[in-house]
Amino acid sequence: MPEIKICGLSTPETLDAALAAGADWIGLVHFPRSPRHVGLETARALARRAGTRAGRVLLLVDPDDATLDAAVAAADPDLIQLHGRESPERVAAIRARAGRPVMKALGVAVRADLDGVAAYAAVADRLLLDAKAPPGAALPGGNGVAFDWALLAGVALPPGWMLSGGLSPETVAEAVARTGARAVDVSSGVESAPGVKDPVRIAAFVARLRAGASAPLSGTAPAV
Ligand SMILES: O=C(O)c1ccccc1NCC(=O)[C@H](O)[C@H](O)COP(=O)(O)O
Repeated sequence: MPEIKICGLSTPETLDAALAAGADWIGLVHFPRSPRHVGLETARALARRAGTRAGRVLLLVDPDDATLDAAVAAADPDLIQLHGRESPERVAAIRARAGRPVMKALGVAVRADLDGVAAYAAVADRLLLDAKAPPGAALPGGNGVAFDWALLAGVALPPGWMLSGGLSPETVAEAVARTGARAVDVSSGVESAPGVKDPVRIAAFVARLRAGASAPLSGTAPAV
């Protein structure tokens, strides 16, 4: 059964909904331009509320060291998601400075976008394959758009890679079946409006996977 991450939680009620549904990971976005942004005190409170009931993911975008230090101290994350233009060297430096595992997001629109997989896999604990932000988008992620899953055909992906980008209760089972993903991440697809999580859709998303989506055991995506 795939691991499930619900990203962009910003209220106690929707955090509780994700935990009650059985999410494996909860994501807190610390990026002021985002409608899902949580400040340091909210991040601290939500992280404490989650406790050990799910892994706590702190999402940052090209953080400087001061932002990294403050956000890590507040959110006490189990995993730091880097969703900007961080180079492999910067990913390694952030991982060393924070002393926490790191998941690097890679935006995918064309096959060449996967050329960086090996370099990032060498320095990050996990990779997140997300849709590349559309031209002119205000945010580098959380845009609710999918990429062409067929681009993953035959690509050697490291164990623990996670699929995201436009997933929803309606599409996630097909996405898992077609890509072999053993971990998935969703934000927009479980919202009623940008930044407004919907407990019913969160429950539906988790239930759709728990109902029987299957995935192969290999870390390499199958032909799709
Ligand atoms: O959610 C945001 O507002 C956000 C802002 C800046 C960088 C990343 C952001 N979100 C990332 C995610 O929520 C997910 O990891 C991923 O992009 C999937 O999002 P969605 O397509 O909305 O399900």
